[in-house]
Amino acid sequence: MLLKNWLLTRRDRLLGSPVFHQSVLRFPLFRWIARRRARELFDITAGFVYSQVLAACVELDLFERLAEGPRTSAQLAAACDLPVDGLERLLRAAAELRLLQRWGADSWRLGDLGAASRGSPGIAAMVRHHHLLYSDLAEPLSLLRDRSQSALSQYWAYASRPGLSEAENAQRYSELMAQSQSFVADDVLAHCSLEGRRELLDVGGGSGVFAAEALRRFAGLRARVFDLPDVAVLADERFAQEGLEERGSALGGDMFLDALPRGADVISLIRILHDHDDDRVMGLLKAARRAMEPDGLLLIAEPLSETAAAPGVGAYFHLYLWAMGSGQPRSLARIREMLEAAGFADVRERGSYQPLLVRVLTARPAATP
Ligand SMILES: C[S@@+](CC[C@H](N)C(=O)[O-])C[C@H]1O[C@@H](n2cnc3c(N)ncnc32)[C@H](O)[C@@H]1O
Repeated sequence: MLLKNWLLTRRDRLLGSPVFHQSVLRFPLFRWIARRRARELFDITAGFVYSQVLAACVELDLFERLAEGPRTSAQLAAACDLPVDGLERLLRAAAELRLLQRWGADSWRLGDLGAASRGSPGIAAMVRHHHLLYSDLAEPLSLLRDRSQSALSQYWAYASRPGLSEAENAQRYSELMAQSQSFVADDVLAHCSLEGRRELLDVGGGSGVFAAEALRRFAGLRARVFDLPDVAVLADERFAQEGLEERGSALGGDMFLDALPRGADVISLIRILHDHDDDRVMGLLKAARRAMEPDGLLLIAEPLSETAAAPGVGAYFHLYLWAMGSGQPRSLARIREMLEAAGFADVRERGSYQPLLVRVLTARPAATP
């Protein structure tokens, strides 16, 4: 530790020295490293601007407008009700970020990132939702001092105060989650097969996208969604619409106050734990352990912090969840520690296709809880 501290202190002094920076640029290898580091620092500095370029493109529906083919600046300006010179500034910025691409002298088409964003409708929904986070982050120190009035916490208030939940709020926010839930469901089930399992209990399962996908893939499975009453209604509606009501049902309740129903041999917590503080998470894990059959499997999927699989994701969720008013992203080591304290063993990281969205973890009940 002492040696490491000495080395890191030397490194920090060198990196902080303008003379050092000037001299390394003379050597090709060091120049490459220095340029890469400068680039990374620039991206962090400019990140807020990049986000707003994307937000403006989404607000103007530019990716949808260009999906049919190239359009001129004047056509786009008329369609977006913006002056040509103002819109052109956005188009050029978006082209620098590969969201758009210049086409000929005066036309524009989708860039590869703009085209890819159309394949993930959850992105546009999250970008629209982000204006709340950005307004909170306009004054980061104020937010860190006092988050009680943050725009995001007002938005999510109903989720932490189930007594105040409104059907309209439930629907609005469940739609937002459902946008990305099908990608998550696919990823989770590709990394953790439920073959041979009897019954899934999806705690905080929202409008039932994950449970419905599991039912479609595993014909012998039954599934129950446990969520706030207004949300559980939406899951029941989905099962009925998709002809899955024979095997799928939903139960309204409060996962922090009510006992979880017994009988399932898989209990899933998909994007749940990181929304809540440690005491609630410990209570929920213990409740899952009590409800779990001896041959059961606990399935967790959520974004992890401190993971080489997705550097930077933890930074995003630390700030987002702080502004939201509860929760934090956790490292694999921390989740393992909490699972073991709640009576689980054999904690495994199963990976995922999209570590930016989730990592898939499983655990089994310990022999003696
Ligand atoms: C972040 S969303 C995750 C939804 C879904 N699992 C997914 O991955 O899209 C959190 C879910 O937990 C539910 N929830 C929040 N507080 C709850 C509570 N006290 N009891 C039951 N469900 C709750 C919300 O209604 C919501 O569906």
